Amino acid sequence: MGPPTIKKLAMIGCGSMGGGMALLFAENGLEVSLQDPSKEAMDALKKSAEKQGLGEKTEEYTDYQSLCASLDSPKLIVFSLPHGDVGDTVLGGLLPYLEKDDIILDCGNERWTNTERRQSKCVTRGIEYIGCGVSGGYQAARAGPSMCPGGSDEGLDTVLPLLKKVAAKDKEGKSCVGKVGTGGCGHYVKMVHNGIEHGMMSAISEAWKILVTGAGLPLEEVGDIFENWDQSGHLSGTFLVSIGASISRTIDPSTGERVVLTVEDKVVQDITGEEGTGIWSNVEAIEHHIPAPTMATAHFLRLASADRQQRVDAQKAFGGEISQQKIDFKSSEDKSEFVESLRVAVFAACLASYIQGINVIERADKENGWNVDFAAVHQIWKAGCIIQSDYISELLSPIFTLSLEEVSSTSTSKAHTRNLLLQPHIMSLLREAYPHLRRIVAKATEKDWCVPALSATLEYIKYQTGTDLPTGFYEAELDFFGKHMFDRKGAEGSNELRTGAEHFEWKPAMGS
Ligand SMILES: NC(=O)C1=CN([C@@H]2O[C@H](COP(=O)(O)OP(=O)(O)OC[C@H]3O[C@@H](n4cnc5c(N)ncnc54)[C@H](OP(=O)(O)O)[C@@H]3O)[C@@H](O)[C@H]2O)C=CC1
Ligand SMILES: O=C(CO)[C@H](O)[C@H](O)COP(=O)(O)O
Repeated sequence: MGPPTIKKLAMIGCGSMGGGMALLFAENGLEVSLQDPSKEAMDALKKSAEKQGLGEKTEEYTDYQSLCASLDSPKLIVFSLPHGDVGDTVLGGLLPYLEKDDIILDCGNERWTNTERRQSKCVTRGIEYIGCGVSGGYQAARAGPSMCPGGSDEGLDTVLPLLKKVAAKDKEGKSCVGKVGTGGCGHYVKMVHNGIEHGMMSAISEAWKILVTGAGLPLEEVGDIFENWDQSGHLSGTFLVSIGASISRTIDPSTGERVVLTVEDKVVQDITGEEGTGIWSNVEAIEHHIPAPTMATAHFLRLASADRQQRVDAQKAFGGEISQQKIDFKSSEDKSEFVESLRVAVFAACLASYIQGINVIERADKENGWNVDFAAVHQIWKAGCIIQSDYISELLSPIFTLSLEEVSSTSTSKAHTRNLLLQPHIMSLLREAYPHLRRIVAKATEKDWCVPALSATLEYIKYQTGTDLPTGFYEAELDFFGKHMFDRKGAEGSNELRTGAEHFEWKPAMGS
């Protein structure tokens, strides 16, 4: 007997994402029971459902007992809730009405450790708890998002036919969903997706600012540049670039203003706690000893940006603003070459964000034993999600879809790894991009433009491929004051990740 067919489900949390997904499920023939304490969210959803002819397929329930009673067995209950305690409270309220084989599909950006804690709680009752990261924003929630589920095989087998039906489709019509692996890895991979997203978004925003304010190009022209970047070459099919073109061009019909020029320069959601994925993905990178400077620097820019008043006060204390100077072009060729370098530099930062994020997933997978299916992740990131990039997806294809044995036969190190830093076809692109990135960072530095993700990527490439780093002197200082040991240059085993074999008595310890 195959997995049961799901004909009804409940959506708990009917805001931007949950509301859109509720309508998507209803449109796909399901009866959807709704619950959300926000009258505003519920009224808006009911109105949209009526307008779209889905009123009959959706019904609001205000208590868990009647909500659960409205479903068939096994019950499928979808969460689209803020992360943290809310999910625990809702799960606690539902548990008395849940039975063996019922499924919770948590589609929020939940922290993977919370997911695994809830999985342990549910498993004792035979209830499946699937952590399913969802990407693409509220438009995709309604039209078909990219979906990243992780959990037990039984639970995944039951929900997958439904998810395949509603998820985003790639150019070949294949659904952007798959069984990612066990435990909390669905939420983990989605969390890292957001870390990558932050690195990419920072680099793209830095480039946008240079074009608009630095070079003083009209927004219409910047929209055209972004559209060109999205159409072919290294940034082709990059969602964040394509929306950058629309954002540059959009005019508010009621005021005639370019909307983007009215937007204050602060990103607050890490600090207000609305979202946690940026914080967690960087913490994970550090805890797993993965250098992820493009992701991390993007995060620090967001953190610094959030408290605008502090920046205003710091500027006063600093003695005034650092005056960013105009970038002038000597000729139209000079301008075209600069814009081309900027395009390649942004690509390098996007690719570096992917490298860093994938390295975090690979390391965490090994440590947690989730058995992440990288081919599924590749498919999930193909369309519908925010980090979607056709060009990068092609580059990842052999690394994600081959077995580790096959990957090792193509990588320089012959190691069984998906570490993109060891893949010649990836690294040769970073090598080609390097002079462009250096040109942009040098120009931005000379003119005082703010390029944290781009410059962090430049340094990343330097230190990840360097074999004569300043850390020789660093290591000497450590040994001088702390007797932390070092390896002698060229000594046997000195390339190994191990505590150094030698100490030099730089200054003997003596009483005063
Ligand atoms: N927005 C986006 O682009 C994306 C968001 N996500 C994730 O999806 C989840 C939902 O996000 P989003 O839709 O944007 O957020 P919203 O705030 O729009 O929706 C969340 C809804 O959950 C409701 N809620 C709070 N507590 C409960 C409860 N106990 N029972 C039922 N409903 C409750 C909220 O009501 P109230 O307002 O009254 O608290 C709100 O209406 C989050 O985890 C988010 O990180 C994932 C991908 C994209
Ligand atoms: O998950 C998402 C996209 O993938 C959501 O849009 C999320 O709200 C983005 O927030 P943050 O930038 O803080 O991760």
